[in-house]
Amino acid sequence: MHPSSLVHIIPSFSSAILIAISLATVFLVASAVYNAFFSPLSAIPGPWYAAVSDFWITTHVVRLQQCRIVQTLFERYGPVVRVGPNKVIFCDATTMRSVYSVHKFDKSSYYKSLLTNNNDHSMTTLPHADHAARRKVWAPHYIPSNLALFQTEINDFTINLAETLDRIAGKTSVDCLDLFRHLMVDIISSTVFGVRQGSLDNWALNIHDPLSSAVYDFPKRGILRSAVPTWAWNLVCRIPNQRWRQICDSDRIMAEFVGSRLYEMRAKIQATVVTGETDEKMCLLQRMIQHRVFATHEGMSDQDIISESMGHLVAGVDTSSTTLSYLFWELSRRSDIMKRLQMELDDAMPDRRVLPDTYILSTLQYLNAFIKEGLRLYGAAPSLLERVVPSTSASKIDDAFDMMGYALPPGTIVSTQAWSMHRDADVFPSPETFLPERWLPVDGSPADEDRLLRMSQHMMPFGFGSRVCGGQNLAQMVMRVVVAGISSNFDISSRAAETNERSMEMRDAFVLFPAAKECKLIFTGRRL
Ligand code: HEM
Repeated sequence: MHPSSLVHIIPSFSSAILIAISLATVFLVASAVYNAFFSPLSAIPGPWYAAVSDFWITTHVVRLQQCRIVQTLFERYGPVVRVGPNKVIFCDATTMRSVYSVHKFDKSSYYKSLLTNNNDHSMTTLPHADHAARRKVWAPHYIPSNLALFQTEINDFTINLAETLDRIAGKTSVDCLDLFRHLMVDIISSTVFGVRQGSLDNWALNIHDPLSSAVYDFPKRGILRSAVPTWAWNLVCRIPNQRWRQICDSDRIMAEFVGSRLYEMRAKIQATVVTGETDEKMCLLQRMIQHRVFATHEGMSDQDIISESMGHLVAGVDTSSTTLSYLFWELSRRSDIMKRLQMELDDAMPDRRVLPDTYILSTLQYLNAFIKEGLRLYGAAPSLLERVVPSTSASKIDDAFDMMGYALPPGTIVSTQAWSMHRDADVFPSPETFLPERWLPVDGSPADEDRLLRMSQHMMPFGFGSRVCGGQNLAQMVMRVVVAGISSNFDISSRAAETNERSMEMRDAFVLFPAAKECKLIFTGRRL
C-alpha cells in the first residue's frame, strides 16, 4: 500500500470509531429515555437509575448485598418496585401465590448459572412442563414416609457427630459451617446414592474430603463460569494454583463421584435381577435408574441422572449447613432459648444418645418454633426467585399480567424474596428479633389462630408452588434430628473475638452465608 493512502485511511478509521461511539451513545440515551418514560413498566415505583439499566442492581449483586438493598426498596417505595428495565419485584403473599403456584411462571435464565456437568437438572430446567416431567421422577423419594426409611442412617450420623464433638468438647472451637457441610454430604450421599461416604470421619481425622470441598466450591465456579466464554474459561482453568484448580475442577470431581456411584448401582441392580431379591428401601439413584415413562417405556439418560443427582447434592448441602450453623449460633448467644429447648428435649429424650422417632420430634412445640424462626431469619436461600411473565397468544397487550394494579407485559421478570416476606413488620412484629415464642399459640382464640396462620402464609424459606424445594422434608427432618441430638448433649457458646455480629453478618449470592465464611462455636458436654 502506498504511504499516502494510509493518510486517508487513518482519519476515516478514527471518524468511523467516532461515529460508532456517537451511535452507541445515542442508542444508550434513547433506550434510557424509553425505559424511564415510555416503557409499559414506567408507572411502577422505584429509583430512576434502576429503571434505566441493570447496572445499579448488579452492583449490589456483586457486593453480595442484594437481599438487603431490595428490602430497603420495599420500605421506601411499597410492595411493588421496579429494579431494572425489565425487572419488577413484589412483597405480597397473594401475588406470591399467583406467580409461583397458580400461574406457575417459567424460571428466568438466571438459573442457568447452576448447570451441573454442563447439563440441566430440575432447578435449572426453565419451562414449567419440562420441569414437571423431571420432578415426577424424584418427588416420591422425598415424601415423609419414604424418608422415614432413612432415619436410622440420619440418627447414626448425628450420634457420630456428637461423639466427634465429645472428643474436642469444650477444648477448642469448631467451624460449624464446615462440620455441618461434611455431615450433610454423608446424609445426602446415603439418601441419594445409598452409600456411607465417610465425610464426617474425614473431618474428624482432619483429612481433606474432596467431595465436600467440591460441593462448597461449585456455586463460585458456576458464577465465574457463566461470566466468561468457553475459550476464556479453558484458559483461566490452566492457572497453576492449587486452590484455584480445586474450584475449576469442582464440577468434574462431583460428576466423577456420581458417575462411579451410578455404575456401581447399575451393577447392583443387575445382580438383584439375577437373584430376584428386592428391597423396599430405594435410594434416589436407584429410583432414577429404574424410572420408565409409562407411555414410551423410555428411561432417563446417564447424563441426566448424573446432573440431577449433582443438583440435589448442591441444593441440599450448603443450604442445610448454613441454616443449621445460624441456628446453633443463636443458641450460643441466647442462653434463655438454649435452656428452654434443652428442658423440652430432656423430657422427650430419656437417653440423650438415643434419638426419638422423627414423628415425636415433629410434635415438640418449642423445637419446631425454634426451627421455624431459624428458617424465617436464616433460611439459606432468601433471594429473588425470578420468573418470566409468559406470552400465551400473539396479542401482547392481552397477555399482560396484572400485578397489584400494574399491567406487566410478557417477558417481564418478576420475583419476590423470602428475606422481605419474612421481615414484614405487620406480620412479624420486631422482625429482626429472633423470637421462637412468636410461633407458639398464646390463648387459642380465633385472633391468635389468625396471627399464626398469617405468619405461615408469609413463610417461603423453601420457595413456593411448583418449584418449591424438593428436599424440604429432608431438610426439616435433618434440622430436627441434629438440633435435638446436639443441643440435648452440649451447651453451646462462642468467643466474641471469633464469632460475633460482624463475622455472622449475612451475605447473599442466591444462597446465604456469613461474612466470615465460618461459624466457630464451642460445644461443652452437658452433665448427665
Ligand atoms: C435449609 C435447607 C434448604 C433450603 C433453605 C432450601 C431452599 C430451596 C429453595 C428456596 C428452592 C427453590 C428455588 C427456586 O424457586 O428457584 C429450593 C429448590 C430445591 N431444593 Fe432446596 N433447600 C434446602 C435443602 C434442600 C435439601 C436437603 C435438598 C435435597 C437433598 C434440596 C433440594 C432441592 C431441589 C432438588 C430443588 C429444585 C426443585 C425444583 O426446581 O423442582 N434442598 N431449595
